[in-house]
Amino acid sequence: MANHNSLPLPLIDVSPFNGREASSEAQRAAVAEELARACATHGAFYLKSGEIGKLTEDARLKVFNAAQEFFALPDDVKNKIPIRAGGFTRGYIPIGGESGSQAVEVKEAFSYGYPWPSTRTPENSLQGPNEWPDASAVSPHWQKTLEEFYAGMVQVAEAVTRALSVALGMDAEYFPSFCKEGDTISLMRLFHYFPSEKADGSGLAAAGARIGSSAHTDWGFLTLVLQQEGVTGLQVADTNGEWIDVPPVAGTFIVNAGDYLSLMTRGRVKSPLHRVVTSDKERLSLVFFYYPTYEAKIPMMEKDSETASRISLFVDQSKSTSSAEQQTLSSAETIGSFGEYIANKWSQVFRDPAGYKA
Ligand SMILES: O=C(O)CCC(=O)C(=O)O
Ligand SMILES: [Fe+2]
Repeated sequence: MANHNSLPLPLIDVSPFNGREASSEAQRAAVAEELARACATHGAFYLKSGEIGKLTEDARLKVFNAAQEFFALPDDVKNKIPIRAGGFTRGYIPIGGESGSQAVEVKEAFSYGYPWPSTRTPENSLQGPNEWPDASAVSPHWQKTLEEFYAGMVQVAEAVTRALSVALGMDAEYFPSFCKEGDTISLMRLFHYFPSEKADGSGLAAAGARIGSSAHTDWGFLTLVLQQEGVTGLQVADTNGEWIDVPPVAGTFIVNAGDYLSLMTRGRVKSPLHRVVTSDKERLSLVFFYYPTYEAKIPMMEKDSETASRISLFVDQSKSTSSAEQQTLSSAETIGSFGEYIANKWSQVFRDPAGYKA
């Protein structure tokens, strides 16, 4: 077995929580214990998911190729499907089109989600049809590859929510019961970070103000990141506030918790501060934001004096620092449904119309 002692984050295999696999109580309990520790310390971990969602190495490679194919399309094809302002984010985001801060993030992205039929009326502001590029511009199975990837990632995320429920002392179906229709509002985002060299020529920002993704915490529930092999860029703030590289490891995802999960668990799960730095290599990443059902109101967990002090959400996203600011729990008590909370967050994203060439 490979020695993973040198990994910056723990490696957790959630396959015992795949509904179809026979696994013992003892196996599940051991996984839950590791997960509870990872949630409390880093709020992030490497995830091994085995056969869940049929996300084999071959399937992953196909998705990276599909992402590469999309980003290589001419600008006019990509700019035909610009992401719209507001909470519903589907389509293309050019360089400078979106930022978590005033810094220019040297990346482009494509965002899609659940295959919502155009004939069905959305039930909330986060549901609706995807915006795909012209079918004639991409290879025949391009869209299907991405749709299968989405469905597979939903299954992996479901296994994580089962494991997480047990890790927090609940029944395995506790979190899944709040996530039944979460797949209809979850988001997949394909990112293409430009190498520093290209960024230098962009004239978009001074060198010091450029970053792949500004320091931030994710707002939602669970984020699963698949990084392109051989390219490091993602960094997580360690418990002492130092940035640590989280390099890609074959056959794994990075999972990090979001603010909502941290709030609802009163900090038993940490929402880690992270960022993406650019290098001389270009980088692709596939980032899945898994959300609970729009209407879900997950009750806040009981107070636990030991863990309550650990809550640390990064409030001011415009400061590129690794020190998190405290968010008071009283603000969390007023959170309505998950959907209202997250739609409000998305609607505040800084979108620079000048980033759009269309
Ligand atoms: O590209 C990555 O590795 C992570 C991006 C990220 O943190 C985000 O989009 O929230
Ligand atoms: Fe993030």
